[in-house]
Amino acid sequence: MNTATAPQPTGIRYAARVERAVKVYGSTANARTAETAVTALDDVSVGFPAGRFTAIMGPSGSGKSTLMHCAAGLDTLTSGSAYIGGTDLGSLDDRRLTLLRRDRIGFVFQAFNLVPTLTVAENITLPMDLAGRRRDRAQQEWTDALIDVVGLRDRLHHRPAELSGGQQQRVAVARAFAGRPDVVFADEPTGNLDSRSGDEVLGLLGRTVRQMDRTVVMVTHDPVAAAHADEVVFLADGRLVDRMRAPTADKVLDRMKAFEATGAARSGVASYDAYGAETYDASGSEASVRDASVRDASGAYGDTEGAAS
Ligand SMILES: Nc1ncnc2c1ncn2[C@@H]1O[C@H](COP(=O)(O)OP(=O)(O)OP(=O)(O)O)[C@@H](O)[C@H]1O
Repeated sequence: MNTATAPQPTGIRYAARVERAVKVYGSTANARTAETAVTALDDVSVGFPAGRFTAIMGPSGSGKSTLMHCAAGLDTLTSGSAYIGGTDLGSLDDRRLTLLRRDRIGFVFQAFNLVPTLTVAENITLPMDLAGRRRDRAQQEWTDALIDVVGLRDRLHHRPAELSGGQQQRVAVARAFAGRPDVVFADEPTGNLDSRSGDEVLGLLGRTVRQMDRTVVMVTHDPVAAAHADEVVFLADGRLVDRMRAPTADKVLDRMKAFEATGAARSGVASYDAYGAETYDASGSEASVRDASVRDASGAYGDTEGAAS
């Protein structure tokens, strides 16, 4: 397969990353259309480390969904590059991109998107069945372990309509992880759930990352949801403006309020190297100083590795 690959930029292994990503909706080709063109991503470089749970946060319209869609190959960048592992998505034709999404990426959306006529077990294995993937012993053991992690063992023969919303989303989570993808992208996965069910699903995403060594990238506008992640990256006005390790809901909320109060793009909150791996904080804010202090020169995470889990 003739696909461009790129070396990973630092000591960190990234499951997904974008480099100098620009996304403009509408055309800037002439003055009339340029007036309505929207720059949704404005030179964003960010990596999502393998084996971690990263949340993307930011005010409404800040570019969260656009970033996720471009990083996951659901949409294309106007300029810049998006990688899954070492594969440059821009080098793939439509067919290869479809195969990559099928084989290496899992998705969880706000709507559960389960097939109502299939059982829980059939819904979980549906993508692999459609792909004609062989169910060898390793695959069966994986699916089996996954069913226990998501707590659906006693519901395997039920149909979606017989499950609560939270249980249905747990099926969707299991389905997303079933093919052992490089990365699972989740877009507001708790948007349709009450807070208790939402909490369960978020706990489950975190457990799957930590117990099964998976990678999750989640878009959310909810600080409580973001607090389940190992790290939060913040967007404002289409730019990466901050990142926070070991987040708590209060700290995330404070950061969001600070953006709203000052206008993140004008605040000089942070500047980044190509992947946001090193942060410099002109205001000396706690999280960024901490972030900088826990990375060595290569950008690898230092001694707070365990603190995030
Ligand atoms: N298909 C589109 N055509 C034109 N503009 C778009 C399109 N999709 C998004 N936008 C614009 O791009 C910007 C970023 O949108 P995006 O949906 O990525 O933000 P978001 O942070 O996910 O917002 P929200 O939290 O409200 O879902 C917004 O100004 C939005 O209006």
